[in-house]
Formats: sequence, C-alpha cells, structure tokens
Amino acid sequence: MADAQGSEFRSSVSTPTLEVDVLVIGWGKGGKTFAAAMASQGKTVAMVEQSSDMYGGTCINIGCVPTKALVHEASVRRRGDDPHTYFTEAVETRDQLIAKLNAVNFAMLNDRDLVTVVDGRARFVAEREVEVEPRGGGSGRAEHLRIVAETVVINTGAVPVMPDLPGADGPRVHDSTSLQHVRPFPKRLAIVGAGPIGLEFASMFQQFGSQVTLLVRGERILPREDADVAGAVASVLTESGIEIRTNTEPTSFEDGDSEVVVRLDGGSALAADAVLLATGRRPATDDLNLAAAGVDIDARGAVVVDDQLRTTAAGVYAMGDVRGGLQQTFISLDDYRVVLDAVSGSGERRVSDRVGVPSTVFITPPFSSVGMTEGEATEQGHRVKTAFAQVVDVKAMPRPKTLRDARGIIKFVVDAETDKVFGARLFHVDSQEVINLVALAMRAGVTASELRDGIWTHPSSTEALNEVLGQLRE
Ligand SMILES: Cc1cc2nc3c(=O)[nH]c(=O)nc-3n(C[C@H](O)[C@H](O)[C@H](O)COP(=O)(O)OP(=O)(O)OC[C@H]3O[C@@H](n4cnc5c(N)ncnc54)[C@H](O)[C@@H]3O)c2cc1C
Ligand SMILES: NC(=O)c1ccc[n+]([C@@H]2O[C@H](COP(=O)([O-])OP(=O)(O)OC[C@H]3O[C@@H](n4cnc5c(N)ncnc54)[C@H](O)[C@@H]3O)[C@@H](O)[C@H]2O)c1
Repeated sequence: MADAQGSEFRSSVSTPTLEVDVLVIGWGKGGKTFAAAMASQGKTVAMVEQSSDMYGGTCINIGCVPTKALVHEASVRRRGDDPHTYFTEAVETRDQLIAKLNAVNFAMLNDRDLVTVVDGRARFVAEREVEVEPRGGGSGRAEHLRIVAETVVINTGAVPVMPDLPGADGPRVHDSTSLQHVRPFPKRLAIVGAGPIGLEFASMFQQFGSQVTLLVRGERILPREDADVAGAVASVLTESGIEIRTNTEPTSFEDGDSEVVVRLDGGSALAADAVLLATGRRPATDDLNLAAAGVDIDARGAVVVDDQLRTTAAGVYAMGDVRGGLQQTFISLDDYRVVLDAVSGSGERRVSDRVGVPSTVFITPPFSSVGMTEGEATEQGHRVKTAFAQVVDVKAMPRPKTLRDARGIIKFVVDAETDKVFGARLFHVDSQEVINLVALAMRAGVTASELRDGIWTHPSSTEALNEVLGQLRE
C-alpha cells in the first residue's frame, strides 16, 4: 500500500515498516539538502529527527544562527542598558528568529510529496534498516516504525563533551545550548575552553555586561596560530575587559546558595554566577547501534568514511560533524555535494578536492582565517613573504573607522617564488566576508599582486588588500 507521500508501507502485527529510497538520520545541513535533492529527483525520502526543536539542525536552532543573533545584539548594547533586561530582550529576539527558521525548515521538507518527516530517534537494527523510537510534540509522523532504505545518510551531528568532574552537572554549569537561555543573567561568567565556542561566548557575554574569566588549558589562546596573530586577538579580548587565565583547568565545581565555586588545578579557586563548559563536541554516534549496520567508527566515535563519504557499509554515507573532521556548517553542506555526486552524478567530487577552506570565529571584531600560518609554511620549507598590519594604521581602509571599531590586525603569508597566497588572518570588522574573497583567490590561483591591484568598492574592508599587500616583505 502506498501512503499519501508515495512511500511503501508494510504493516506487521508488531511494528509498521516504511520502505523508502533514501533515509536520512538527523536534520543536519548536509542531510536536509540531500533529502530535498533526492525528492526533486523523484525518490521517496524519510527524514528522521529526534527533536522538533531541532528541525533544521544544530546550526539553525542552537549553533551558528542563534549565537550570531546574540553576538549582534550584544555588540549594539549601549553602556547604560541594564544587562539583565537587555539580555532578556535579546534572547526573546533570538527566540522569535529561531522559531521562524525552525518552521521554515520543517516546511521545506514536509511540504514535499515524496518526503516523510518522522519524529523520533533512529537506531539501526540491520543493514540499511532502523527502528524509530517515536517522540511526541512535533509536527511529523510520530509512531513506532521500522524504516528500510536503499540509501542511508547518517547526519546526526555532534554533542558537547562535558568533562567528568565533580559538580559538572550542577545547575549553574552550562553547555553552549543552555547558556543561551541562562537565568538570571550572570554578572560573573567563567568559561572553560578557548575554542570557537569559548571565545565567541566570552566576547558576547562581556558585551552583554558580564565579568568574563576565560580558563585556558594551554599557554595561550589560538595555539595553532602564529604568536603575533594570537597575541593580537588576546590583547583585544583583554583590553575589552575579559580576564584570560592560561595554563589552568578546573578540578571541580561547587554549587552554593548564590554562586558556583570553580576549583582550579594548582589550588586556586574562582567564584562565578554561571560556568560555560566549552570543551569541544564529539560525534553523536553513541545510540545509533552502528554495529548492527556494519558501520565502523574510530576511537573518537566518528563514523569512518572514505574520500567520497562512503561508510564501511554499502549504501550508507555519513555527512557533517558525525564523520569527524572540521565541525562547520559549510563543511556539512559540501559533504552533501560529495555524496550527491557519488550517488547520482559523475562520482568525481571528493573531500580531498577542498582547497582554501575559510573559517571565522565571531568575536568582536571577527577573526577569520584561511590557509597556512607563517609557521606552517616555513615548517614545510617554503620561502615566504609576509605582511602584518594594524587595522588602525591601514589608511586605505576607512570602513572600520566609520564603524567606530578600528581594532585588529591583518596578516598575509605569500609564496615568495610564485606570489600565490599561502594563507591570511583577518581580524577586523567585515572579515567574515573578506576572507571568502581571499579563499576564492587561493582556489583560483590569483596572485597577491593581482589582489593588491584589484578594484574594490569604497569604503569597504576589502580595500585593505590594496595597501597591506603592497607591504609584503621576505
Ligand atoms: C554554539 C555553536 C555555534 C556554532 N557556530 C558556528 C558558526 O558560526 N559557523 C559554522 O560554520 N559552524 C558553527 N557551529 C558548528 C555547526 O553548527 C555544526 O558544524 C553543524 O551544524 C553540523 O551540522 P551537521 O550536518 O553535522 O548536523 P547537525 O546540524 O548537528 O544535525 C544533526 C541532527 O541529528 C539529530 N539526531 C542526532 N541523533 C539522532 C538520532 N539517533 N535519530 C534522529 N535524529 C538524531 C539531532 O537532533 C540534530 O538535529 C557552531 C556550533 C555550535 C554548537
Ligand atoms: N564560528 C564557528 O565556525 C564556530 C563557532 C562555534 C563552534 N564551532 C565548532 O564547534 C566545535 C566545538 O567548539 P568548541 O569551542 O567547544 O571546541 P574546540 O574543540 O574547538 O575547543 C575546546 C577547547 O577546550 C579545551 N578543553 C577541553 N577540555 C578541557 C578541560 N577539561 N579543561 C580546560 N580546557 C579544556 C581544549 O583544549 C580546547 O581549546 C568546533 O569544532 C567548532 O568548529 C564553530
């Protein structure tokens, strides 16, 4: 019997079975795009998502978009605004935006005749066969179901790594999701970990009015960056009022009547109103019973894939955070392109084709990077030319001054022999946009001289290229 969505149902006394061409487990960026593409090709598709709060995935609901909405609200707060009231209103603005995006994402798949949205948690019971434990409260199909498919995509994302320390499960200790709705607003916030989440929340909460202490395990933040670049970022954060404590990590969290005390190795302690554990995210594979599907995972729990994102089981692919590698939305999206090509294209696109992958950490101003650092390029034996400029000194770049934020630096690392760009670090307003231009130049083999002599709009942050790339020295 075919249901309204065109998928075949086999009813047994025990559990009804849905047979589809394509099963996507988890509403991540890559998976949802793949589901829509497959339906456009006339395939029947089942999308299983464990929470209606997550239609659209991490990025839309708890990751990139809501945090960047909060980053923006924090950056336009005036000094006189009461932090508690201002934060409460900012969270309401965030919530309204996210509710809309969640609904749009649900409709984007659910409105398609060939797609069945299933509300529940999927668990493999055999090769390309899952059982779904239903979850109520959503708008999709919520019933105990088996789903059998020809092609399966695992797109279950990642979950926070919470250190196994006494008190880490206390009421004032948060992950990046719960801190977005923290009540009351924390006057003092301690953040453990200085990856993208730790840095972004430190910058954001400092601007909302918290006294932020950033606890860094190593000797400095951004340990993989050149020392001049990492030092410039640390200086701006420190000058904005964030306390950065290096070479330290917590040993326990003691919850009291009105505060939490963070005990640190070395014997010192820190009192705070809230703690953020920003200690990394690991692939969400624990409950998938992947062994039943013949899908291998590595020591970190990531699904093992080849260069075209095939798992160790025929017909089963993995995309995004769950397969290890860079945890970024645009990587999940590019994973979709690789799998689409493997399933229904020329089959030539590969993960290893990627060149010049940019990224931005959304502190204020944003810190954007692409390609190699100076240290990496010289370690590889290249002769390099570099340029390093303070944004405030770049005369051909009035844009940051018009926005009243001329903080930051620009660094370029260029091949002294070919004039091609090895890498760039842009730490200034608009850098999240300019870095994409530099990445494209790297991919297309555009030289540093061509970027230097480019015609760019005025006043824009891109204009910095005219001046800074004129300062390259060996
Ligand atoms: C606070 C924060 C800020 C971030 N900011 C940025 C940023 O600015 N830019 C950027 O590029 N990246 C950012 N990231 C990273 C980015 O959000 C992720 O890399 C990206 O969303 C991963 O997408 P994905 O396709 O792997 O899956 P996800 O979007 O994580 O989706 C996985 C889905 O699977 C569901 N699921 C899990 N298990 C099951 C199961 N068994 N059955 C059914 N459903 C299941 C989950 O509920 C979830 O909806 C941020 C992350 C966080 C946490
Ligand atoms: N703008 C963006 O692109 C963006 C923003 C947010 C998150 N993300 C993605 O989300 C993922 C998770 O971010 P994250 O910042 O949580 O992870 P991360 O792995 O980048 O950083 C975690 C940090 O916590 C430290 N740490 C771990 N355990 C610790 C402990 N017990 N004590 C002290 N320090 C400890 C680590 O040394 C590390 O510096 C990242 O991979 C990132 O790509 C991206």
